Formats: sequence, C-alpha cells, structure tokens
Amino acid sequence: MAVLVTGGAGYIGSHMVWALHDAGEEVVVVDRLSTGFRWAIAPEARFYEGDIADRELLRQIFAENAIDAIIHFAGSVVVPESVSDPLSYYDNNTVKSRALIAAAVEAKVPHFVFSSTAAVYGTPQTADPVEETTPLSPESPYGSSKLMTEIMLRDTALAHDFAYTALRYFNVAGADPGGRTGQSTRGATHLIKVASEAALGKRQGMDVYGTDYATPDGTCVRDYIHVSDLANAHLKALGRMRAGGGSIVANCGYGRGFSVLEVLNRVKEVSGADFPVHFAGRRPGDAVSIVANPSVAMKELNWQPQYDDLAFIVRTALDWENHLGRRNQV
Ligand SMILES: NC(=O)c1ccc[n+]([C@@H]2O[C@H](COP(=O)([O-])OP(=O)(O)OC[C@H]3O[C@@H](n4cnc5c(N)ncnc54)[C@H](O)[C@@H]3O)[C@@H](O)[C@H]2O)c1
Ligand SMILES: O=c1ccn([C@@H]2O[C@H](COP(=O)(O)OP(=O)(O)O[C@H]3O[C@H](CO)[C@@H](O)[C@H](O)[C@H]3O)[C@@H](O)[C@H]2O)c(=O)[nH]1
Repeated sequence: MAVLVTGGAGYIGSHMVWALHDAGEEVVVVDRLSTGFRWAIAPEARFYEGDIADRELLRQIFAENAIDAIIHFAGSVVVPESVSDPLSYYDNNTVKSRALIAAAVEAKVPHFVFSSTAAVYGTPQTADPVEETTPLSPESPYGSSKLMTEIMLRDTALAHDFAYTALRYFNVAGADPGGRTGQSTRGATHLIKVASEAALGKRQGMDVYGTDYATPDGTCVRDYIHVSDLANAHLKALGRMRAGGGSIVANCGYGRGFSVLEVLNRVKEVSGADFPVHFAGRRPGDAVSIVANPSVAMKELNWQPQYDDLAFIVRTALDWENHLGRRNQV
C-alpha cells in the first residue's frame, strides 16, 4: 500500500515524506508548488504536480497507486495573511479540503491524517496547557478554516467507512537532523525561521510583534515542537488507524511555552550572532499564549518526543538556513 502526502513539497510535508520513506512506506505526493519546492521532495517518492481540488488528478492518482492513507498538509499557513485575505484561506484550507475528503470517500481510502493547528483554540481562558476538550475559539480566519475541516472530517467519519486523526500542531520549527530537508519557504513569517535568517545576516534585523501582552515579559508565548518529532506523531497515527484504532484528535506540542524574547535570546546564544531587534506593535490574529497538553498523543498514539530542546530546534534551523545559503535572501 502507498501513502498519499498532500503538500509534500512544503516544510512539514517534505519531512513527512522522508519519515515515511525511512519507515519503508511507499510514498506518493501531490503538490501544486505554490509555497513548496520540487527539489524538497525525497527522490524516492512519486510526484504529481497539481491541486488537491482537481478531482480528475485525484482520480488518476488513486487509479495508479494503491493508496490506503492520506496525510493532508496542503494548505495556506500564515495567520496574519488570513486576517487580510480570509476568503482565500477558507477556499484553500476548507473548500479544497472538502474536495479532497470527497475524493477520498469516492476512492474508499480508509485512513486520513489532517494537519490541524493550535490556532483552533485561540487564546485559552486559563494559563494551563490546553487539552483537546478545551473550548475551541479561533482568533483568526486561519484557525477557523482549519476547524471547519476538522468538523467535516468528524461528520464524514460518522457517515462512511473512514477514520481520521486530526493532529493539532503547536509551533513547528527546526529541520531534519540529517540535513536532508528544512524550512525553505520564501518570505517566511515564522519566528524561528525569521530569527535564523537574521542571525545569518540574510535580513537586517527583525520585529517583535507586541511587548504589552499579559505574559511574564510582555511577548507572546508558544510551544515550539521539532518538525521530526511531529512527523513521527503522524507515523504513529497511521499505525494506530491501520491497526483498527478509530478517529481521534490529538495535540502535538511538548507542554512548555517560550516567549518571543526567550526564543530570540536562544537564537542569539546558539548562533553566536547578535542582530537588531525592533519592538513593534501587535500583529493581528495573534493569540497571547498557548501551550499544549500532549498526553493524548503520548497515550493514544504512543508518541515519545525525542527533540524536546529549544536549543536543538534552533541549531537544526540554523544549520538548514546555512545550507540554503544566499538562495532565500530576504
Ligand atoms: N508550520 C507550522 O507551524 C504549522 C502549525 C500548525 C499547522 N500547520 C499546518 O501544516 C501544514 C503544512 O504547513 P507547512 O508549514 O509545511 O507549510 P508549507 O507552505 O511549507 O507547505 C504547504 C504545501 O502545500 C502546498 N499547497 C498549498 N495549497 C495547495 C493546494 N491547494 N493543492 C496542492 N498543494 C498545495 C504548497 O505548495 C506547499 O508545498 C499546513 O496545513 C499548516 O496549516 C503548520
Ligand atoms: O518576525 C516575527 C515573527 C513572529 N513573531 C511572533 O512570534 C510568535 C509566533 O509567531 P509565528 O512563528 O508566526 O507562529 P504563529 O502565528 O503562532 O502560527 C504558527 O503556529 C500555529 C500553531 O500555533 C500554526 O497553526 C500556524 O500555521 C503557524 O504559522 C507570535 O507571537 C508572533 O507575533 C514576531 O514577534 N516576529
């Protein structure tokens, strides 16, 4: 059997393709290369260039490959962009996911893993790590667009012979420790990626968005998870569903939060480089503080993180940024 990875040319998807390959799986990728790169896909994977909502292309992929599972990464991922252009986020993340789910049901693909997000929670009412039962209250169209897809999956699994795992990723960062892939996104907005570019002199400096939040140092707090640990959680989810486990929703984070300033200090320490930091106003759509309770993933998926170390996450991000060289000069 083969696994179809949507968005396999992107940051997280390209790590997933390698993780599946390392686990001996046959891998098929569909990606329209809007933010991903053909060269980021492991050469062993079979690649189809196109859109997840292209029903004819999907029919062709299911006809040509014995696919028993879909891991769905394809989507639009920038929170503030979703605030300024909400309808394109509802289109790419919700409407097109609906088309993909319909194609999966038509082709009788029984297993589906979905890239959901901590953004479905918004800012939780308490400072405690969030559990999957924490009330959902997205603060951005991005979070809402992902929550709607979770709801479609829930209802589809009730009506069809179809199981899904929705993994709610917290802040994904770092790169393959083997140096095979990393975050190559052009004009990236993610904190550790931006700070790595600044540390390597690819940008003049960077902004901190908001210093007046109700957090210990006034900057937003996030739970940063290494991308290879995240890919491994998908492998575990796949194994669980193939063994007959039903549908499940699980947080993917480590259960500890770092502020923006803590992250920047760590990037400066690990890189040994100083860079200018400008204190700017708040960025629209940002939740104040959010940290995962990952116990469902650990218990139900038997997931054991290996890289729960911010310095290691930053080191691998910097190594990949070095590897990219001047290619992605900002
Ligand atoms: N990066 C994070 O911190 C984070 C956190 C939570 C959830 N996620 C989710 O993980 C997934 C992957 O994120 P990423 O950081 O790797 O982003 P990315 O932009 O690097 O990857 C997305 C990939 O999907 C492709 N794509 C987008 N729309 C498509 C479409 N309609 N048809 C075919 N291909 C399409 C892009 O070309 C790209 O290769 C996304 O669904 C995102 O919402 C990411
Ligand atoms: O140049 C920068 C970039 C970011 N930040 C701040 O750093 C924090 C983290 O921002 P970012 O790395 O952009 O991640 P989030 O906005 O938290 O969103 C990410 O994490 C979510 C899960 O929490 C995912 O769903 C999203 O796809 C992914 O973009 C936020 O407070 C930002 O305001 C800065 O201060 N300066």
